[in-house]
Amino acid sequence: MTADTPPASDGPLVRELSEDGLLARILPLLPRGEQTLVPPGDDAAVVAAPDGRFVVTTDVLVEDRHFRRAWSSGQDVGRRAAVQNLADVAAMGASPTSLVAALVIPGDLPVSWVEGLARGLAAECLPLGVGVVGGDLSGGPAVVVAVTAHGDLGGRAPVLRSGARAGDLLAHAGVAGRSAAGLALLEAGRADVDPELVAAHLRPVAPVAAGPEAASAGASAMLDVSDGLLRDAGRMARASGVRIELDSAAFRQDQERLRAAADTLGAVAQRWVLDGGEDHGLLAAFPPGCALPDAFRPVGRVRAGAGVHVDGEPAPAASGWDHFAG
Ligand SMILES: Nc1ncnc2c1ncn2[C@@H]1O[C@H](COP(=O)(O)OP(=O)(O)OP(=O)(O)O)[C@@H](O)[C@H]1O
Ligand SMILES: Cc1ncc(C[n+]2csc(CCOP(=O)(O)O)c2C)c(N)n1
Ligand SMILES: [Mg+2]
Ligand SMILES: [Mg+2]
Ligand SMILES: [Mg+2]
Repeated sequence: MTADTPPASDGPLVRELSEDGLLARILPLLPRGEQTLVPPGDDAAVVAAPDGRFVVTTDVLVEDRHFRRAWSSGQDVGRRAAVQNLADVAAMGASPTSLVAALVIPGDLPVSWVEGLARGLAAECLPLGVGVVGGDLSGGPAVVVAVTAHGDLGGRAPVLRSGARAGDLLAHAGVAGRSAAGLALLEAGRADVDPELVAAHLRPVAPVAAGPEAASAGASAMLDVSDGLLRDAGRMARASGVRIELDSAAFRQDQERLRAAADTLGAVAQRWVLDGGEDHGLLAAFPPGCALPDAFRPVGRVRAGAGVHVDGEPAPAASGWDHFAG
């Protein structure tokens, strides 16, 4: 795949530059952002918060846990680090305004890989007017990318996980199962079978604009799907004190898209859809009478009770990703 560790002749290694030298390579690659009042270079950045509140969230990517350098280029990792944070801001119903990115990098990493990472952050942020306004640099034994993102609610109330109510419609925006399928292909050494699914794993596309649209449409609850549809739906059910009923037929097209990869690997496409994480789609509840924004399609219902049911049957409790539980 896209192993982009270039030969040494492609440029210096990180250990051959000073911190200031590395920053001088990265900072010009980063977008300033429309809300930025004081850009990187001081002790902290200053970002406008037009309605006096802001949303803040953080997520980390760890080499060999979230990505492999053999599979992901620096640019891929930068894009994923941005997207997983932008999706968390969107899941509150907010529009992202700025990121800061803290990097742990081994000294034998080519500088060009770090420049790729900065370009990846920029590729996701620039189109949204989001600035990358600071960060931190440290050496260490493996690459770690910790991004913190800020967002603006535009005067609307935040959309929490706890607001779903019996009678609400459940809807999803974005794709389901593609990242897990792409990862399985990479792990099996069969990226050739479906490069588009592999790309969906390496560079997930989150429906960031759909978050504020859902808030404007009156969504009662929302989260982004990072650890698997069932696991994350379970979080919404628990926080809201409701039962979530998913209709598997609503995901038939997502499942069909994975069929060839599943057949090749002897895997079950529906498990990728229900348990796979890292697609960063948005799962939201809408009270009766709300007009669904275009990005969303109905996938189930909110009922009185507890837990998650799929097609009327209770879903297994321990599906999806957990960093510590087996
Ligand atoms: N070390 C921590 N200190 C304080 N709060 C934390 C810490 N780790 C996580 N949290 C909080 O716990 C909640 C759940 O965290 P989590 O990382 O699972 O977020 P998520 O959006 O549900 O999932 P993901 O990280 O998979 O995108 C978030 O509100 C997060 O801010
Ligand atoms: C090399 C490699 N192995 C496994 C995975 C799968 N994976 C890792 S973390 C995670 C959940 C989201 O993480 P978080 O909760 O930290 O946001 C998933 C599905 C991967 N991406 N790369
Ligand atoms: Mg997190
Ligand atoms: Mg999230
Ligand atoms: Mg998680």
